[in-house]
Amino acid sequence: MSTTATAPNPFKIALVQMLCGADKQANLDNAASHIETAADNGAKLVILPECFNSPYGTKFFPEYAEPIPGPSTSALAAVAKKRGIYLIGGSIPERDQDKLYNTSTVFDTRGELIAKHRKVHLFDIDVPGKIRFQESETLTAGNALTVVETEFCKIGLAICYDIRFPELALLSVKQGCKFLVYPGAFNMTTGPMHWELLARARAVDNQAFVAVVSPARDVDSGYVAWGHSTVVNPWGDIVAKTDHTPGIVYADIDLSIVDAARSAIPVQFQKRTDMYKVELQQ
Ligand SMILES: NC(=O)CCC(=O)C(=O)O
Repeated sequence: MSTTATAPNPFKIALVQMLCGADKQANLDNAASHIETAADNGAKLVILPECFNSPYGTKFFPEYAEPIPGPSTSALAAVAKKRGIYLIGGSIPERDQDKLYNTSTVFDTRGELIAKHRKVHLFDIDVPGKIRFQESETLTAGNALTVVETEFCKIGLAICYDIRFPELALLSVKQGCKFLVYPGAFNMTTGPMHWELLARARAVDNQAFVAVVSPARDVDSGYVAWGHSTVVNPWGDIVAKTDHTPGIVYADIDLSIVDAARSAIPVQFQKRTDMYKVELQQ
């Protein structure tokens, strides 16, 4: 569906910060119930966190992985259709032949799958004495930029660690995105340092709305998520935010703010492309 001049603006979004535990069916039921609540409260676009149907950990990915379409994404399609909303299904471990990916799916108001993003930058880090995590132990990286056409605007979709790569966001914005969405699961080391900083940085350097959506914190799990799901406007202001507990964060996305920021500080048109360039190699 292409963006039209009569698209509803502003539109309400909901970030579902839910607990993502070991019981896959309980995760699916919990997600559906939060999505229903968000729709009851007027959300037109609902976003789930990274790895919403499984614990986040490389040893869990092979066990929880599913093909797409599969049981988890069918459940998402059904609730999107039932409530007539757009749904960004956080991410799930996806199985495609002999490979596993960290994959986000997007459904439109009819429950049709309209986009799929496979995490492009795998979360491989080692902060001595704090956290070592190597997604590449079990996952394969995706190779595509994901721009989602909705009736509201184009949305640039990426997953968690992808937010650290400004080039990816820049390329989405070059393709017309006004809103950048990152289902993510930062941790207790990098979360306090960089979660909000990166969300605000991507918002300011692209003059776009940014939403970062985390699982709720479970201190008994092997990977403790930071939480703090947040929405930032194109000026870099935080317009909605929560703490680490389960809940839903709502925000109104007013696209005229994107246009105002871009017109007031026109960096998009002031790039020195004679000196430097960021280009998609596909
Ligand atoms: N799930 C992730 O990609 C985590 C990314 C993260 O914590 C970071 O610091 O980056």
